[in-house]
Amino acid sequence: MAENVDIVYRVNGAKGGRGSATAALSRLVRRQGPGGRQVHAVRNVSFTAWRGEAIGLIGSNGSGKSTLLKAIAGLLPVESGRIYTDGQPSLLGVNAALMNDLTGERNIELGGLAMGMSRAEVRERAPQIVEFSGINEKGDFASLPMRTYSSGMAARLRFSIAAVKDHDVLLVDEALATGDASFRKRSEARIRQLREQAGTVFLVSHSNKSIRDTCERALWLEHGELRMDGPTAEVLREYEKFSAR
Ligand SMILES: Nc1ncnc2c1ncn2[C@@H]1O[C@H](COP(=O)(O)OP(=O)(O)OP(=O)(O)O)[C@@H](O)[C@H]1O
Repeated sequence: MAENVDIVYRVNGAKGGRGSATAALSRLVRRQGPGGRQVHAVRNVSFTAWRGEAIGLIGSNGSGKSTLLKAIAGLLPVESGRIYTDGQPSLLGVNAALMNDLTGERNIELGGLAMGMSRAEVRERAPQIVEFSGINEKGDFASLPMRTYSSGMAARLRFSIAAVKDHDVLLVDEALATGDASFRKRSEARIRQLREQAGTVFLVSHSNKSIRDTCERALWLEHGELRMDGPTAEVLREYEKFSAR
C-alpha cells in the first residue's frame, strides 16, 4: 500500500543537463556541494494493492514508473508518505545485480542463495532455471561468463532466476520486453502462475499488449502523478488516447 508517496532525486553537478558531455566533464572536474538540482520523480501517489492482483504501471518516458517500483522494493527512500508491504518484495528487472565475470551457473547459484534458497534447493532447481531461460539454446552458455551473453540473454537469465521462487510481491521492470516471442510467452505464463499462488505482481512495460495480457489492473503515471487507477482495459483506453495526441 502506498500513501501519499513523494520521491525526490538529488542530483549533483547538474549544469548542462543530465548525460551531456559538459555535465560529465564538470562531474570529473569538481564535486558540487549541497544545493544541487532536485528531480521530483513521484508526486503524492496513493494506492492499495491486494494479494492475487497483477498491476501494470504505464506512462510515458520519465513519468516515474521505475522510480515507484524501486521504492516499493525498498531500494529508494521516500521523501514523504509511506509504503507498506505485507511480505518481502523482490525487484526483478533489467538492473538486477549479476556478475559479468562469473558464469551463468555461478550467477544462478549466487542469485538463488541471495533469494534465501538453500544450497541443495539451488542445485536441484538450477537445470530448471537454465531450461526456462533458454540461454543454452545456442550452445552451452551456462558455463560461460555472463559478459559473453547478449543483453536479451542476460535479461532472460535474470528473470529466470527470480521467477524460480514464489514471491510475496514480485516487481518486474520491462523484463518481458527484452526476450524473444517464445521467452515472452513462458514468462507471461509464469507471472500468471505466481499470481495464482497469491502473490502480488507489479509490471512496468511499454508494451501495452503485455500489460493487457498479464494485468487486470493498471496505474497510469504522468509527471510523477497518478493519473488513473482502474481496470486495465479502461486505463489503457485513456492512455492510448493520450499517447496518440
Ligand atoms: N538516478 C536518478 N537521478 C536523478 N533523476 C533520476 C534518476 N532516475 C530517474 N530520474 C528522473 O526521475 C524521473 C522518473 O524517472 P523513471 O525512470 O522513474 O521514469 P520511467 O517512467 O520509468 O521512465 P521510462 O519509461 O523512460 O523507463 C525522470 O524525470 C528521470 O529523469
